[in-house]
Amino acid sequence: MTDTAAPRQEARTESRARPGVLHAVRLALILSVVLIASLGLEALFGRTGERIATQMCVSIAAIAALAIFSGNSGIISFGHAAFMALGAYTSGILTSPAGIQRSLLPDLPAALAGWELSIPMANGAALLVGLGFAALTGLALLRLKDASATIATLGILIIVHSVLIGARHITKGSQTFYGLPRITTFEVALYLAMILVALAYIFRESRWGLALRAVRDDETAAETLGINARRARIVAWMLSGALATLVGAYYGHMLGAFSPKEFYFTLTFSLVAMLVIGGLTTVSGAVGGVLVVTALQDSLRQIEGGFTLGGIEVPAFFGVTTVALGLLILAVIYFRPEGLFGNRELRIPALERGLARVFPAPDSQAAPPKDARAGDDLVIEGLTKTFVGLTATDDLSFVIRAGHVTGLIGPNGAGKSTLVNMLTGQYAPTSGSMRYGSVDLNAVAAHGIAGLGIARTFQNIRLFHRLTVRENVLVAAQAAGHRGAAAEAVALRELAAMGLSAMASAEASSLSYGARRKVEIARCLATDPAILLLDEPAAGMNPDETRELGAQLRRIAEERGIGLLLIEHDLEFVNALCGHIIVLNRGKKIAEGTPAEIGGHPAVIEAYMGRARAGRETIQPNPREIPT
Ligand SMILES: Nc1ncnc2c1ncn2[C@@H]1O[C@H](COP(=O)(O)OP(=O)(O)OP(=O)(O)O)[C@@H](O)[C@H]1O
Repeated sequence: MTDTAAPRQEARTESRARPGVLHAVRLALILSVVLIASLGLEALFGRTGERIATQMCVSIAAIAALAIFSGNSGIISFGHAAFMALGAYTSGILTSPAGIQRSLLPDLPAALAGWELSIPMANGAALLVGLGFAALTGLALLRLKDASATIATLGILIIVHSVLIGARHITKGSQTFYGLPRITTFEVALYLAMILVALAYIFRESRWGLALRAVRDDETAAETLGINARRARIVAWMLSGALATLVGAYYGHMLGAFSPKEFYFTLTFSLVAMLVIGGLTTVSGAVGGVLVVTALQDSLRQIEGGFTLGGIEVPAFFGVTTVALGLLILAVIYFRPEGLFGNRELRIPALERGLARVFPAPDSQAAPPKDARAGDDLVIEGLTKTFVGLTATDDLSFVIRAGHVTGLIGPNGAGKSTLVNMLTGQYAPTSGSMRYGSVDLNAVAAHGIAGLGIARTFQNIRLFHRLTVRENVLVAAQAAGHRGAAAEAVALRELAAMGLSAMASAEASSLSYGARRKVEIARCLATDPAILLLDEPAAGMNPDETRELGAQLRRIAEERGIGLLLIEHDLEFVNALCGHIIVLNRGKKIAEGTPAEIGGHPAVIEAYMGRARAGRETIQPNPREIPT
């Protein structure tokens, strides 16, 4: 293939509706499901149906709050029942009538007694309490990630439960707390569910949600785009915790009376079951999980106390609901790890095709061309990295020049990737300096490097595999400060630059190896880099793909003035693109110069071919033909 492939790809660019229109329609679909299920239950089963529907709507609201954190970060939280408890007790104390409060909590501290606030005021106060508690716990908790963060959320649940039992004069300990006005009717619960689902969806599709989903898929790659992973997690935790507290307040006003056990393992287990069964990663999955689990729980509760079928008495089997839920979770994890509703939001493809005709998204041609960017040289002096027992880079000094294509070659284990990992903050150098203009890179956090104009790809491709190709690039554009339609335009422009427009809606994990490498490059370009570090970009590509990549890289370097550092084992490819080549061997720089100088350099030949052939051979003297 030659560079004529790019226009062909353009011609096949898939038509999409404007993102705002698509999101509005998808959200409307999810809300319709909530509405139909709730109204249907209420209409079909009378008062029992109304009770179940109210409970279901509160569950949907709770799960939507939980999904804001767990769905986007991938960290399952066992702590959200604790937030709900906080909401129920706070609102309960602030709204309970003075008479009831005096007999229920005679020793209540004066500061908490006698408020008798209106429900909206009390629930608003609960929301603020939840926000404060989330901020407090988030700062400590979200240094952790994955399973350790999940365990820490379990700690929060246990601590809050113990405090609720211990603080008898405020909560009545393990005894029933009563007297809350039961204002959470079916209608109130339905509104609450709809609002929370909308918020969860809006957050998921916001730049915060997208950034957090990128962190979930690959934290290291996200940081190299300029995303502060910890901050993204804390924002989601605080919003999610505060909203769970609000839902807890309404839950309290649904129950009217409760004790700490209502907010402990049983509630936690059902919330997590709903999220895992429906699917952790989407709002549709969260809502679907509630519907499935509610249907299961309510059907099984009918038989839990025993029943008679055709004259045969079936004995009571207490706990059957929990056992069935446990089995369902195991089955889902085994057969469908992404949950019953998968990784995609609810959609109707035919409807979306129609919308694409009526509200077409601006195509990539409309995206503004990228101007050439003048960068600084990247100056490396005496850079050394030692691992125990091994010096990976040894006193390296050279300059990666702005606006030029520099090659970095060397046999396996020469220290090339280690160098890039130091430049982009993944490894701290043992000694030496790296300066970009006047900035000491050693003093910049990994997520701050991209903001300076330095981007990188990875030797082992690191895409956000559950995001679409478009989202992979969009998240980078947003991390670089572009917003809304401007970010979309940048993403489309970079997809077009790498010939990927036709694949914009595909999930990244479904692409071929070569296409994935190109998405990584497009993602880097969206951060508007001045220096781009490419770690074996052609590895795994066939000769046609390699030639096409070479043409694309040459065009990008020439048109945009980006300085490229090209690490490659394909020396023909390097010779064809690079005016200057640096050679490493066993962590040391052994040569640098033009391709012709490097090709005949004895130390280079020895490093590649062994001592015996040095002096008799040259390395790949003829540059590969790469179309311009
Ligand atoms: N995190 C690490 N811990 C320990 N050793 C490491 C680490 N990263 C790299 N090394 C070692 O440092 C040396 C240089 O590795 P590096 O990956 O930088 O080489 P490379 O030139 O990129 O090799 P290749 O071309 O095979 O990718 C190797 O011996 C490698 O095993």
